Amino acid sequence: MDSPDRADFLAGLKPGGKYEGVVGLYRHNVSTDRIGLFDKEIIDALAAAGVKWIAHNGAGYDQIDVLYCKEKDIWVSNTPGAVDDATATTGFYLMISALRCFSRAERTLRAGGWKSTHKPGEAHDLTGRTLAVLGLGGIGLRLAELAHAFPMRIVYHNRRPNPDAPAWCEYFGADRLDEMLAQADVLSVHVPLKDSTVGMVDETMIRKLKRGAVIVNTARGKVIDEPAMIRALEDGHLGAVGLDVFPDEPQVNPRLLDFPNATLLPHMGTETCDSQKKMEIRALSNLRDFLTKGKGFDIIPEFK
Ligand SMILES: O=CC(=O)O
Repeated sequence: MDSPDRADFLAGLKPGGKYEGVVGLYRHNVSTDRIGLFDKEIIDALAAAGVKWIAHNGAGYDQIDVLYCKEKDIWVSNTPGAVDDATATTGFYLMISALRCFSRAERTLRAGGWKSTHKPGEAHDLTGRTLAVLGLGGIGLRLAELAHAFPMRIVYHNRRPNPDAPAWCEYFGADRLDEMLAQADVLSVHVPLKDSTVGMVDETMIRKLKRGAVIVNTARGKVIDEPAMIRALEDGHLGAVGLDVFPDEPQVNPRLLDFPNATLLPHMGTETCDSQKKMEIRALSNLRDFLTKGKGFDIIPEFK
């Protein structure tokens, strides 16, 4: 955290450098601004310095080449669970705003107007509508619980059924994915970003949603084919979107800013003091357990 740039970080890992003797490290996504991604160059330097554990503070660890870490015998932990409430409520806010057209209404009010841009025919209650969760892990499940209270109908798609899913969450496997999409009023994206999920929500998937459906994304921007999503907003196939994440953060495609039916947030998913505290404690506990017991408990699935 005290390295101003990548060169300083790499120099610090060399023999006699300021990080000599480090065996485990705590990592936060904000370090990317100065040090860059944890790619092969960084991982080679960490391995040469003798680092054995990266305690990543975050649920998503797509900024770390974890398969290369595995090759180099550097373990990686993340902070599952700690982010669930804050990220699920972010998704919930985006879903309500999208369905009720609240973002457009607020922009009109701030511009000195009142209800001139509001079209009641385009605004919908949540009650009775179907929420499709793409990737029912901790965050998706928390969102499902919140939405179920309205009540919304909850359906989900995972590669395999989640054993923690309550009976009121209907599972749709790969063979029934199209069926699920056709029923969804809202598709909320919760899959991690990996090679296999880049562009997963593509033109074909978007077009299988019913006309007027809403997409919410609190996972990672690259999971959605952004040009395909924009085309669907342009021709009205999508009724609205609620986005907390973008493919090239902190850049936001200016085209998205033009849509009155897009609620946009600057990656606020875990931006609460409660969540940040839980995440820090969880990441540091993993590091402590590695140092005292040889292993942290939140080892990422790739290592299991
Ligand atoms: O985006 C936030 C996280 O991955 O924890």
